[in-house]
Order: sequence, then C-alpha cells, then structure tokens
Amino acid sequence: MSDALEPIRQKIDALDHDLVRLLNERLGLAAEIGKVKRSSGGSIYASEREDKVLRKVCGLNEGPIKDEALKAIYREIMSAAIALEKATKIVYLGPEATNTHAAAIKKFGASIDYEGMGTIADLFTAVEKGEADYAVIPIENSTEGSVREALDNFVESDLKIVAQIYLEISHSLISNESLEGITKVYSKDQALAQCRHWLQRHLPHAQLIDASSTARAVEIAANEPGAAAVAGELAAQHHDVPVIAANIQDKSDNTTRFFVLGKKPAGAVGSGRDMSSFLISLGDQASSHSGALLKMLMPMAERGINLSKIESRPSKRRPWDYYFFVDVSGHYQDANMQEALSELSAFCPMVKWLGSYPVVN
Ligand SMILES: O=C(O)C(=O)C[C@]1(C(=O)O)C=C[C@@H](O)C=C1
Repeated sequence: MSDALEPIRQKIDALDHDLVRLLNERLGLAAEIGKVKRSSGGSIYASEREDKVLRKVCGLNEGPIKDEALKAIYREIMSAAIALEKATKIVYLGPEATNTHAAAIKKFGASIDYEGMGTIADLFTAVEKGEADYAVIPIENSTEGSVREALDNFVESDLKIVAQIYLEISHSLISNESLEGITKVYSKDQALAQCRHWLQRHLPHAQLIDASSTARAVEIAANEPGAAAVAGELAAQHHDVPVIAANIQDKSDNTTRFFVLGKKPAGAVGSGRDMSSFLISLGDQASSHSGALLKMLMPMAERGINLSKIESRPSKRRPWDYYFFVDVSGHYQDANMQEALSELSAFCPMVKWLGSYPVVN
C-alpha cells in the first residue's frame, strides 16, 4: 500500500512547499499594508476588505474544497495578517468560553489576543481608552430580542460598529451530576429563557438561578453538589464538566447577533452589501405630533433604503421620551443615505451614525 501512497504524498509535499512560500509572501504584503496603516492611522481590521476577499476566493473556487472550509482557512490567514500588522487585542463579554468569546474567535481567528470583561459598559470603555482595539458585544437574540444594556451604551459613546457576527447558539445541560441528582440550574437569564420548555419537562422541580454569564454558571456547577449549568459546549470543555444533554434550546434556529466595535469606521463594500445603524431622537414631536414616527421613516423609505429593524428605548431624560435604534440597508457615505440624513436632521434633534458594516460574515 505504501508504494501506492508514496508518489501522491511526494506531490502533496511539493504543493505544501509552494503553499507555505505563497502564504508567507501574502503575509509579507500584509506587513507592508500594516506599515502604511500605522503611519496613516488607518484601521488594521478592515471588515469591508475581508468581505471582498472571502467573496473573491469563493468565486474562484471550483472544488472539491467547500466554500465553508475555504472561508475557515482564509479566516486564519487574515487573523495571522492582522496580528502581523499590529499586536491586536479584542475584548469580549467574558469570562472565557462565553458565546461572545466564541463569536469573537469566529470573526478574528486564533492569532489575536482576547480578553473577557465583566460588563458591556467595560467593553465600551476599554476601546474608548485605547486599552483594546476592538470589542465584541451581543446585540440581539432571535428568540429573546435585544440586549438592552448594549443599546443604551451607544447613547453616550462615539465608538463605531465595524462588523456584525451571527452565531447559532446551542445550549447544553452541563453538570457533574446525573439528571436525577440535579436540584439547581444556573445560567444567564436569556439562556434559561431560551431553554424554558426543556427545563420544565426534564427538571420540573429544579431551582433556576440567574448567573452573570453562561460561563460563570459552569464554574459554579463545577464546584457545587446538585448544581447544573446551561451553557455552550465551549464552556463545558473549558471547565472540564460533562455535557448531560446537548441542544436543549426550545428553538433550533436560535441565533445571536453580535457587533464588533472600534474607534474608526469601516469602509464600504458596495454592491448592496453594506448595512448601517443609527440612533434617532424625535424629541417632543413623538408624543405631540401625529404621524411623527412615520415622518421619521419616510426620508429613507422614499430613497429605497430598506429598514430592517427599529427598536425604541426610553431616553431616561423624561418619561415617555424615546430613542429609536434603526438598522438600514446601505453605507453612510452612499449619496441617497446622505440625502435622507440631511432631511432627517432638519426635524430630528438627534441623528447619530453608529456605524456601517458588511451585511453578513
Ligand atoms: O487589505 C487590508 O487592509 C489588510 O490589512 C490585509 C487583510 C488580508 O489579509 O487580506 C488583513 C486584515 C484586514 O482585516 C483585511 C485584509
């Protein structure tokens, strides 16, 4: 058998030789880009360029490698490029092994430095103060809705959304006990809510206890007799606690959307592949003028800018005064977007651009 393998392996060896040389040649060019960016103050991570690179290589692909595998390889190549251009630090909602950590790794790969932090406010502060280059925050879940703390932090901050990440969330029941021995289940409130029916059916008498994160819940379950945690498998592996039941979430298409925040805005991809987020306030008009909300949406709608999300949050300045968070199609620099924004600014006391970013990962 080895006789038959040998000549094929020799060809693989020759290709690996070329691949390593080509990879290093590519990284050498990234290092040159890094020099230019560092001297001009440009953003090291360029989500719009990564989107174009990934689409280009998938377009070139004639198989047998699957696009998903090719993208994973390129994720790591560009991760190494970022690290070479500048030592880059990403902060995420910690502790280690949370879903936000998993989302950050999915976007930035293995060559980057990561640090978990306790609150979403801490993440904003770390990037604002320059202690980290980018932050990854959870923004909304397909079953539980928006993460309010994330929205509220945008009001005061000048950070820009530079990318978004979608991660399919799968929860496991994690414990050193067998199912019969579990009397308490710890997790983050949203995760407990996402598994409500499964927990009612299989652990009707267990006490459900809120923890600061899913990863913290596993840490508690690792040490407390009778305790279990609801968390992702990354956390189970990280704390070396067995998975008792996998995929216990009530909805199979349970997805969380995350934002990547940085100091400098992302450029445009073009070809309808950009999205933008804004924070808009109508001031007193919202309660005193009929049709004010409709008027707020018209400048975009009339120009073919598609509204994909609108969410209101109390302004906390006066009762019944709201901020509106909107997600729309297109980039901030697009001519039709600029026209719509100048029309909006004429009657809205606040129209704040939160960032523009590629549509999907
Ligand atoms: O083109 C750039 O701006 C680069 O820095 C190079 C590169 C790449 O490796 O292709 C690396 C990191 C960026 O996020 C985007 C692309």
